[in-house]
Amino acid sequence: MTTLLDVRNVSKRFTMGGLFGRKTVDAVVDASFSLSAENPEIFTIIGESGSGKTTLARMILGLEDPSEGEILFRGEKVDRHAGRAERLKFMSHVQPVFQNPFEAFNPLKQIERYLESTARRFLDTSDKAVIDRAMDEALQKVGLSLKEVRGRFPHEMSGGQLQRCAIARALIPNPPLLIADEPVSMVDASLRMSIVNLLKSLRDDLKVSVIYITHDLATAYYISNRLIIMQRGRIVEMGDARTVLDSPEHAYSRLLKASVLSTDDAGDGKLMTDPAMVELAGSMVGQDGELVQRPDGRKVRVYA
Ligand SMILES: Nc1ncnc2c1ncn2[C@@H]1O[C@H](COP(=O)(O)OP(=O)(O)OP(=O)(O)O)[C@@H](O)[C@H]1O
Repeated sequence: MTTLLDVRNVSKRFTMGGLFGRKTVDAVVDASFSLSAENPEIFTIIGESGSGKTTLARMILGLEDPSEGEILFRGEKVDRHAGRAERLKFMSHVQPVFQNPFEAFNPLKQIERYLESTARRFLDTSDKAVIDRAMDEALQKVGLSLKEVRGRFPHEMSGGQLQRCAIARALIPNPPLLIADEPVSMVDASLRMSIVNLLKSLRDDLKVSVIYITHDLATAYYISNRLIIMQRGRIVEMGDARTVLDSPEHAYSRLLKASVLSTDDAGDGKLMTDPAMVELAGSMVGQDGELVQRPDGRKVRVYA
């Protein structure tokens, strides 16, 4: 197997405050996983708010240095301090898609200006015909066209369409890997599935791997090949998405699943979870334990 991305024992500790009252947060603790270059997949990172998903993504994108461990992309260390040319080359391979498409675009700028500057930068050309072709090709990949987008401002599009434009922008350099951080959470519920299906078709038709970050178990179940579940910085379970979500083993994974299911029953919209389950999952926070491989290939964190 040729490895596309190799995350090796990566941790991130943030230190805040001055000399007195110094506080540290272990945002990510000893995370390891790898993606194959030959088998594009949707690899999902699931966890509640503050579990370390975005920090892990930012380290993969080279926007944040790990405190420990290293991240290799096609065998080369991801380095935030690399020179401009090297950084540009890396970014042409690994592209982000952010949560809020309305924040990603300046409301006063036509959408095509963004696509244009990305094309100019990555294709290293100012030939208008080449740039137009690259923009149109990328837009076609997300079900739009340059003709539809030309001259339009962000507010003239729906959140779903704008997120498509953001994905098109990310596709301009033909990256083998997209990092999509909660790409549907700000999109209207009725349009969410079309974006989720788009990610699926990028994998199946264009062979793009996607790291999909979410706290939504339903879409994770629907599109992921593999997933990791994170609790306060630690991976507590990792494996085939359906195996893990059909029968989660770690107490926290079970709690996540129960929380989702119980919203259907609760009627008043409150999460109804077993207090004993909440206590058990909570008691594991901050404990190291060990990720142990099970016969079915999944890894589950166990505690002494
Ligand atoms: N720059 C920073 N400085 C200090 N602490 C940080 C910083 N970035 C993240 N953290 C802390 O690290 C922990 C993990 O945050 P992170 O944003 O990675 O979680 P998340 O799972 O992505 O959450 P969300 O779903 O809310 O985006 C949190 O406790 C957060 O407060």
